[in-house]
Amino acid sequence: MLTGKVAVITGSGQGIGKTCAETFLNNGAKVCLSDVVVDRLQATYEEFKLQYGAENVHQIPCDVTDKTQVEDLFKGTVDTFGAIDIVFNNAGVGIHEDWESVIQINQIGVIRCTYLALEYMKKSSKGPGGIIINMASFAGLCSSPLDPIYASSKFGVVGFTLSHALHADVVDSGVRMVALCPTFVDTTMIDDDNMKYFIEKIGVIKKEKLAEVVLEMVKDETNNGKCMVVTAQFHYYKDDFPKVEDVFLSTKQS
Ligand SMILES: NC(=O)C1=CN([C@@H]2O[C@H](COP(=O)(O)OP(=O)(O)OC[C@H]3O[C@@H](n4cnc5c(N)ncnc54)[C@H](O)[C@@H]3O)[C@@H](O)[C@H]2O)C=CC1
Ligand SMILES: CCCCCC(=O)CC\C=C/C=C/C=C/[C@@H](O)[C@@H](O)CCCC(=O)O
Repeated sequence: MLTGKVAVITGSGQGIGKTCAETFLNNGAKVCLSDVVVDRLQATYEEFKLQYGAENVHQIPCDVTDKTQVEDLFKGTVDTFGAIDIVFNNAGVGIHEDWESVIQINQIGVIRCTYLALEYMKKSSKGPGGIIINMASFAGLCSSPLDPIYASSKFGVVGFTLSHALHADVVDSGVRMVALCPTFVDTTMIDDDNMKYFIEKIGVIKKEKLAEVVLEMVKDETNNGKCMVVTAQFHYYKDDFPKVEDVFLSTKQS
């Protein structure tokens, strides 16, 4: 159970973010919903307020590319619920004609939200500690012909999260940093003819199943710096990334 915990989820007006919000609420957390599309956010807020009670759900519109709005999101959540224990940096876009905005939203947005959330969560600032989950994708781990900019933004999220987890600002902060890399999930993001070939080969993850994995990540207190891969059949922490120690210079001659 997540009783007493407070979660913020970016891009939670629909899709994976909305389903994860519902799973957190079902497990006793209080949730601050957030999205750049205000009417979508409002509709989800009204739905959850009826179901879970106004004392458990809050909404703050936020475009993750706007520093002031992100600051207002985290400050507003603390003002409402008293603290932040869980941040799911989920907001993102798929294939998009404006490639620079894909990097701005998917990669820079995640970095910005992580830095600002940490200020409210780290124990040295009297925060409770907790977990920041950064949404990447399986397309952030493999070479994929789907869309090089999308893939690049997601590789960036994996690299940032796994590296930041080891940074001095994080290791003693009480906050875990974890990356999430699902294959295709049943949202409107995958309504694209170019993806059909891959979807037939790889399958599709149900949002509810992915949300259960996210819940498992929140409950695991030993996962700082890990990268969760989720497929239609299984999920696991990927542990075969090269480590810097692998290339430490040895005194032995080869
Ligand atoms: N659906 C899939 O197959 C997969 C999705 N992902 C990632 O999961 C995340 C969620 O995607 P879905 O739920 O599938 O898509 P979705 O399109 O249903 O939901 C994304 C949400 O993010 C919001 N958003 C977009 N730009 C934003 C911004 N600048 N600021 C705040 N919110 C913004 C949208 O309004 C939307 O409500 C994305 O980061 C996506 O890249 C990762 C792997 C697979
Ligand atoms: C571009 C927008 C995509 C949005 C949704 C995702 O993030 C889903 C990405 C998931 C998986 C991508 C996998 C790509 C794999 C291919 O490069 C290839 O490795 C698969 C080969 C399959 C085969 O031929 O057997």
